[in-house]
Amino acid sequence: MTARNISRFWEWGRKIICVGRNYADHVKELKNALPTEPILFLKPPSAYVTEGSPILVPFYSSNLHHEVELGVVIGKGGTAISQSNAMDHVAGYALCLDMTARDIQEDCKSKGLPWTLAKAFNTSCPISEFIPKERIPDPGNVTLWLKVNDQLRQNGCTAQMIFSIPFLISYISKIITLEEGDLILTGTPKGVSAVQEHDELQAGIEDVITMNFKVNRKNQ
Ligand SMILES: O=C([O-])CC(=O)C(=O)O
Ligand SMILES: [Mg+2]
Repeated sequence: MTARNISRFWEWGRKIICVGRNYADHVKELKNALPTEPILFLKPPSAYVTEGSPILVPFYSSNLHHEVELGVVIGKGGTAISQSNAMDHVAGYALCLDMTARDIQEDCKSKGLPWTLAKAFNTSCPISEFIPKERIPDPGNVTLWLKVNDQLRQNGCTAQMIFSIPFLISYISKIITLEEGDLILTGTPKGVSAVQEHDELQAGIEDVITMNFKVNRKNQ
């Protein structure tokens, strides 16, 4: 058997751990309270979709939102990783979308129910190709952007994160052991908005990477 290649980490069936409300401007636009600790939720590996395949609107939602996020790919697993060692556990990055059925999420929030239907459906995690660590020397200070049909909707810098990447790796690994191939979505800046069938999404990280996805409505 040949060694697995981290550049296809999404095929490994590992965890996708998402951080919510990590940018104050996005917390404000959705009228949420600023968190005092990271807010975590999960997506299953079946949520992954790569370029060339469409994002599918879940049949039960009529308000699917894009959230552009920096994804951190774990290269070396660990439990209770210290903040000072955290970056040694990173293999690289991926540009990610945390696709969110906002109508369902609002309903779940009002009923005190978990966000699974809003966040974890098939194709809820579009990702770019793997970005080796060296290509983003300072992940705490890069600009992420997203356009819908050529219109700029999101443009935010990771320097605005409330909880830094080393803090998140340390915090998460005390609760959930991190493994090689896991992905951490670090939260979205402001500008989230609805997408429709046939929309074309383009997103990028400065001059490092861009990615393109089409939206299709899922058949019932
Ligand atoms: O659904 C939300 O607004 C929480 C979230 O994922 C984020 O802030 O990135
Ligand atoms: Mg998000």
